[in-house]
Amino acid sequence: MVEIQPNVPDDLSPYKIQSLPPNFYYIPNFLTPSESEYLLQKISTNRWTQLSHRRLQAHPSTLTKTNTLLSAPLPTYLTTFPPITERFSKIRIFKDTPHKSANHVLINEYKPGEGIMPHEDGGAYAHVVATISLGASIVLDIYDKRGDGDVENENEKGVRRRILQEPGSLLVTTGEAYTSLLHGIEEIERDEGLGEDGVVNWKLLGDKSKFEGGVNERGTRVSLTYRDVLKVSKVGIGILGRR
Ligand SMILES: O=C(O)CCC(=O)C(=O)O
Ligand SMILES: [Fe+2]
Repeated sequence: MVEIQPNVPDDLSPYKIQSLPPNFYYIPNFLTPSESEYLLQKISTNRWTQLSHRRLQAHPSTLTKTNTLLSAPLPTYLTTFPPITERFSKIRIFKDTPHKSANHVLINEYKPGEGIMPHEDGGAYAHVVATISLGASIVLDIYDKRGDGDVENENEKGVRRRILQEPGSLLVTTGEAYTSLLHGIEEIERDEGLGEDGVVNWKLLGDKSKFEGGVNERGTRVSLTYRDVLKVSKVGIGILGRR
């Protein structure tokens, strides 16, 4: 059997999502199916924090009230096996952030019908987010940020654009895409109307044939969002180390 190779490009420019003005990149098959399986299995053995519409893990830990990360290494399955840090270095996505690499990973799990309200990721992080999707495909909605930023009100959310994320894919959000847009996931059991017109990264998908009839039946989707937290306290290691 031919071993499937991951897709780790030298140059990100062919993966830029063209029909979105600011900077998003979508890379299908960034992880192979067996790497994805392995990661899902490792993640499944950790403790989750149950939220009302999804569940969550924060690695190496949750940020403090002042948005500070207590310095600690990330678990190796999130960095070296599979070699995710090395692949991020190759595509150079964190080259301009303060710590030159990701130091924090949030893992979200969404079952069919679950999602996340439109929001922005805010000031705790450098303006680069690398999102690995696992398990199942899902649509991420992107909205323009409007005047008062009242995202509770549907009408204030502005124009919606849709990014379809396949398992094993990487979505990179940088610069203006990070600062001027909101993102969210609808709490529905099926994404519909998928196609060239409705999905901004349609041309970049790894396997369009999965979305026959423009439909994606949601399954359990896990996302890993890698970020560089700006404020890091070395104290964390000291206290834990002395225990
Ligand atoms: O699951 C996703 O792709 C989005 C997660 C997210 O927006 C967040 O954790 O801030
Ligand atoms: Fe977010």
